[in-house]
Amino acid sequence: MASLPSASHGLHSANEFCTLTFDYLVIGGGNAGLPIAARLSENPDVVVGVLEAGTVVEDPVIDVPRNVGAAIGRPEFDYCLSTEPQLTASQRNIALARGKMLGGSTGINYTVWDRASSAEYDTLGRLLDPADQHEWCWDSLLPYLTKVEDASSISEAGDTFPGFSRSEEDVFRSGVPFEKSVGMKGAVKTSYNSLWADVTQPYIQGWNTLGVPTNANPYGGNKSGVYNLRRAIDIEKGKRVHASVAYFKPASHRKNLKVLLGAQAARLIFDTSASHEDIRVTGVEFIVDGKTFVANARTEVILSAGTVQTPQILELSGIGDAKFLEAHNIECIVDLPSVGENVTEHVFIPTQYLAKEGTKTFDEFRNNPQFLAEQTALYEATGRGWLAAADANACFNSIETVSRINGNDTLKSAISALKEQIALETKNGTLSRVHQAQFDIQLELLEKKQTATLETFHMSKGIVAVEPGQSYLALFSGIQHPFSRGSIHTRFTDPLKPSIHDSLNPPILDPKLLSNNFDVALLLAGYRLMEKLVNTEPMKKIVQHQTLPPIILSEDEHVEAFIREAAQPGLHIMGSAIMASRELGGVVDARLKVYGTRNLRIVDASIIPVPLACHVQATIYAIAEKAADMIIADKSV
Ligand SMILES: Cc1cc2nc3c(=O)[nH]c(=O)nc-3n(C[C@H](O)[C@H](O)[C@H](O)COP(=O)(O)OP(=O)(O)OC[C@H]3O[C@@H](n4cnc5c(N)ncnc54)[C@H](O)[C@@H]3O)c2cc1C
Repeated sequence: MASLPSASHGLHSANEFCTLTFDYLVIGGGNAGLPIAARLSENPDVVVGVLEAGTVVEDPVIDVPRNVGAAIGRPEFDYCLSTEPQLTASQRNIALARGKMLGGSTGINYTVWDRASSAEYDTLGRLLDPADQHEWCWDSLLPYLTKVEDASSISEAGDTFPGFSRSEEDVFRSGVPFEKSVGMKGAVKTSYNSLWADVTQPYIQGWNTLGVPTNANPYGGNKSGVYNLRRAIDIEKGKRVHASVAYFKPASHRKNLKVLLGAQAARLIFDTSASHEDIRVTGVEFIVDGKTFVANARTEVILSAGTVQTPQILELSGIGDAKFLEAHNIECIVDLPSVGENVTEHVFIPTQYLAKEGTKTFDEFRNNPQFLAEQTALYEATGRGWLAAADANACFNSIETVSRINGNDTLKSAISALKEQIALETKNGTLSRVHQAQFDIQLELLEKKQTATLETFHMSKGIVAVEPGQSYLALFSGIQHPFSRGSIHTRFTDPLKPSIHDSLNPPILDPKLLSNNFDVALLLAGYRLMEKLVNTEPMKKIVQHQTLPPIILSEDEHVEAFIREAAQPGLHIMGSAIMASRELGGVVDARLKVYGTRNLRIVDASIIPVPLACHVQATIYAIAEKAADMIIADKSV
């Protein structure tokens, strides 16, 4: 059950919080906010405050690895957001989970611990002015990607597949060597599974059969291939490691770190009297139990409320598109037309198969009460067993590999059509400069042999319409560099009368999933790729027949209809306040400062300028660690 530690552990009442003047005030105690607060408060001479809308959660639903996914849709853990009707996804209002707790979405995510490829990190700075681009690249981020993690539970470099052996020729190693690419002393304990469902081995061997090699170190800069991924699990305790466990708990005794829970940050307060052309933030207005309070910040405010809520706070504060703000009677403090725009989301298409009799999957928990009882007892006694395990195999493929396996050129034709569409829209003036620049980068990545752009992972359990006593497996294929662009903007109770209580409304979430036809073409190729995988000899040994979609779809137009009906967000939503030059439409600069402000930074997934092919939590932790160093360095200048 949810519980609150005592005030002596860094947690405070609203009244007490407001008597303090903070050097740094962080909004949002999630994936980015907590690492920043923890790093800044290492200096006992500064006072750091965190405003977090959620609470501290200690609950088996969150902590037990087997329960990943179980918190989704439960309002005590999840904001339970929903998109606007997605016009190009069968008009559906699609659920979009976001963690509401100290730890943010790291508390409810699937714990997969992953990185993008070096070529992608090298594009992070590309939308900035040339002089600033070096700040954000693989070389500058790798020290932080390794700093955040503790992979010391891995027994040896090659031991990524406990429980079965593979032939050496199926394995490749490239990029930065293992020992230089993996961190052993960071805050987030990560580990490999020690138990595997019967799906893992055929899945990996199936890919090998299709000519996709096993990648022995996907963390070294080249993530193509099939592999096991680490997860943010403390293998000694058998528990999830989220941002609160990794960063807040070890720092909670510090007298200079104050966290206020249940506090909904509503808007920023500015010093409008100063003559400096860039505006200064002096505090944050927030709501607790319906009452309004103000917290004061002396040096900086760091906005880490996540991709969904960060643009809402900016807009309610008067930072955003002047026309949008004017239309809602909000005084425009800084005109930044891109606030809430450029939103991207990975999109996955699921399939499901009945497993052959005797295939052991996680459905055993559903089908076998004795197994459940034994495993529960084992877990309670030791933190080990099947409750401490979950799937973590993924395969990332480039366009070239997908085309080779599918044995056709449909993706090459789709790329040509995409290029023509971009050229036409550029000529007509209907494509913004920032989208042109983003698309240039994405096209470059698509055509790079080593850059994976389609992820296919499995779940060793049924996901829909499961029959008692039966075991299933599911496959998901997902686009990693979507060309669709959406938006997130504030929803007003009365559109002409803004109120700080509008911060309690979920924003208007319109990621415009599948609005670009190329995304659909790639998902279609992903669907065909899953068909090829299930038809390999290793997979045929465990697959009885397909149950989702319920019939074999041989016509592409039927697959496309299924995609629009069944595609799901990857829950890696990014980019609502991108890092780019102001001229191009950026919201933050290379030091993550909001343009037009002197002391407001954004540090969370909203700043990511071009979608990355990865599960994003590790990258966000790394961005936060890097941002903390920047904040400290800028203070001492
Ligand atoms: C169900 C799910 C599964 C996922 N699986 C994986 C996975 O396996 N691996 C992986 O790498 N990534 C995964 N992700 C993605 C990843 O966890 C998130 O993208 C990432 O944690 C970043 O989220 P965020 O930037 O939205 O910030 P968050 O971590 O969500 O932090 C935002 C924080 O701000 C708080 N907040 C928001 N608004 C306010 C406000 N107005 N005032 C005060 N506080 C506020 C929130 O309560 C939250 O604590 C998953 C995400 C979800 C939701």
